[in-house]
Amino acid sequence: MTAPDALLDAHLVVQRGPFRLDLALSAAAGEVVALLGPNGAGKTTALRALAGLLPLDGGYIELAGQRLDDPAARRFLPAERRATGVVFQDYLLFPHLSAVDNVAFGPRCRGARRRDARAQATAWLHRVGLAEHAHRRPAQLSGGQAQRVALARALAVRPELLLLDEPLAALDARTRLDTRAELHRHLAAHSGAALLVTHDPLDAMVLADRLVIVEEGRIAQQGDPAAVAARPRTEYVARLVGLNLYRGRGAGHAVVVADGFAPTLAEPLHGPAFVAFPPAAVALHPARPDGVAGTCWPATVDGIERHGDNVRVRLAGSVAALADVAPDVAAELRLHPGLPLWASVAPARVRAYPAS
Ligand SMILES: Nc1ncnc2c1ncn2[C@@H]1O[C@H](COP(=O)(O)OP(=O)(O)OP(=O)(O)O)[C@@H](O)[C@H]1O
Repeated sequence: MTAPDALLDAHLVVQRGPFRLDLALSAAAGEVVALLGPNGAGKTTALRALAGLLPLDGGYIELAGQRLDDPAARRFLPAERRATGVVFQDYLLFPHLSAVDNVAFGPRCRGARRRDARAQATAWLHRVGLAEHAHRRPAQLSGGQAQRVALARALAVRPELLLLDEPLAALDARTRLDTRAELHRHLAAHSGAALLVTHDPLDAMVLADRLVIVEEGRIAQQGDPAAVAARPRTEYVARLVGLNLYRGRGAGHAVVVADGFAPTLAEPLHGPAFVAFPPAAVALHPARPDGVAGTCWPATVDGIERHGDNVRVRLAGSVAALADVAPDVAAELRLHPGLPLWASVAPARVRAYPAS
């Protein structure tokens, strides 16, 4: 569905061997949309199609009222004629050019005179806090600085659509933290739309107004970060936001997930439903506990690892789950792979919502 005020309105259809991307995407002016998905989901393919580096096989791309790609109408505008700016994962700066010449490249390509292009580039470098490094070449810049040059280069063409491909992936943890905060500031100041491709849920949650989760070339789920985190609809999203997720069937005031596991609900629910709860809501017991009918199930320990101050236990069985328990509880239960035990979940921590 396209919002009436969409700056970007696209339906991307790209066939790459057996892989097919089929994605309807829109973005409003000032909106930051994150494309999030597992390896091979089609995120980079989507970004390359929008940038004009890969022609569509079907569908269309319209940006600010201009058709950029429309195979049915035999229309394809090449990358340099699109109002898009791209920050690539490894920045792709020209190694033989200084930072200022890298940034001036875009305006130059779009017809600006040399002096004007340099003046614009200098202003952009100033905005990203790199004025004093304007004459350095990429090899003389740190990762974080190179990232800022790449961002300045993308913004210098005043794009209607800013495309960012894993813009923080190449940075170490500390630089990433600072650069994320800075990127957030620049995205907020950007008047056009922005599309961010990322694997990292934190980058997506912090930087984006809306998440579009792509799996196997299609949209699996979308919404604002809080809504997606609260109600995951796929296994991938559930793992991303750290929840156990199951499909069940609402039967009034209970949702049946598996034989014997049917948490009760305050609000009635009917038909296909999702059930989600955090690993910290799961308790482990050496024997079947009393008084937890419907919210306990037999399981086998499948794996154990440290998780912050707790121990994360992977449980196999009819209700596969992750459980986080305190180290003293783990020791008391003598947890080890293969150990049979019982798991239960606190009913108040269970969320259930319609699956259709
Ligand atoms: N040049 C190519 N030729 C044929 N198929 C390709 C090509 N590049 C990518 N693919 C296929 O297209 C699909 C989507 O790849 P894409 O790189 O868009 O995924 P992605 O979501 O960006 O993954 P990642 O997170 O690993 O970068 C994959 O199945 C991939 O094998």
